[in-house]
Amino acid sequence: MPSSPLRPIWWDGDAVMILDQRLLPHKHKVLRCTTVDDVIRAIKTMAIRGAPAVGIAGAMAAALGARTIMAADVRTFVRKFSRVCERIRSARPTGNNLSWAVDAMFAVVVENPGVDVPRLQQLIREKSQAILEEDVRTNEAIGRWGMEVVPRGARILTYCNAGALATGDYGTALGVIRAAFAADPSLHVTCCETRPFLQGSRLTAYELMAEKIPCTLITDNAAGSLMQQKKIDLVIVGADRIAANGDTANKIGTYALAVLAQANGVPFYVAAPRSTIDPLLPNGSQIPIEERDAKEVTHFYGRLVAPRGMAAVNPAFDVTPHRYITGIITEVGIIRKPFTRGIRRALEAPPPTSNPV
Ligand SMILES: CSC[C@@H](O)[C@@H](O)C(=O)COP(=O)(O)O
Repeated sequence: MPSSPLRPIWWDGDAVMILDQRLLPHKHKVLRCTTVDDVIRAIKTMAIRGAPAVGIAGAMAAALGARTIMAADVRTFVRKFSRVCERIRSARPTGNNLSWAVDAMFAVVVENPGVDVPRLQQLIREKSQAILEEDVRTNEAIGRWGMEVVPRGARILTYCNAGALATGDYGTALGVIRAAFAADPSLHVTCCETRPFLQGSRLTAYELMAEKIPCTLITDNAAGSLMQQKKIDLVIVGADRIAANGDTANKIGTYALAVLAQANGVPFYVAAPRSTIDPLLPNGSQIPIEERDAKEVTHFYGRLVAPRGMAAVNPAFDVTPHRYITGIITEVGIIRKPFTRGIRRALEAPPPTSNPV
């Protein structure tokens, strides 16, 4: 399994190690988390971010919590573990992967009746590592499938950060770009800075430069003009939650990009693992949208830039209606329209082998 210097999270003994993404690219600091609350804080403050990485962090937090539960019997352990899981689930609301991972962690106790508490704690810990490793294999499969939508010499636009840092490693949208670049070094990536948290200029630009992938940074406002000038061949973004009809929540600003892409005849792809799909939501209208601190808008690196007392709203995500999406690149293939049927089939498909056919 690849292990890039930019992997965001790993176990070190009984501690969860988290690369603090708030400080990147200029400072590498690793947080040593030994309690559930340490990890929840890292998720809420976006020391770790990106839907799949948040899911992995949630799984590891569950394992940390399980280890410290004091319980005389399995029943008590399960009751306490359930409470730990619910606390972790609510750390960030929009990404589906966190709920998916917490469910997978709780399933360990459901699927192992008659097993004593120490063994359950061990199985829970092993499950968290398995979720991390599976995520990397999943992203590599997304990369292999995604290569087929990237023409030779493509000029790709991406948004926010859907790279190694946003996942266990390798990335989803950036996984496709990594795979395509390995086959065709002539491609070029434009990344948008992604106001207000700057995941594009701080993280995506950093990952692309580390991989020596030709890239250029633009302000978010410049994307439409580049498309209008025929300087972009396709857009690839990640996702936080995909409804059963293909409506996709992703970083605020994604919707605007998708509309611009359609207006300019540019294909618009979403790259995401199946754990991002929420089949219980018929469409995107009920996807919970995280509202973050207004200070992220009024301040820049802690310095007030708007007039003092200025009101601001800061929705962290938006929902792109499925009609603007050309295809959804998953680990089991590319889902095309009609998405409802394709998504159902993808969810039923067996996990990928290492060489998709
Ligand atoms: C593979 S990451 C997919 C998404 O989580 C990503 O595009 C995104 O919107 C991240 O938002 P963030 O607020 O940085 O967690």
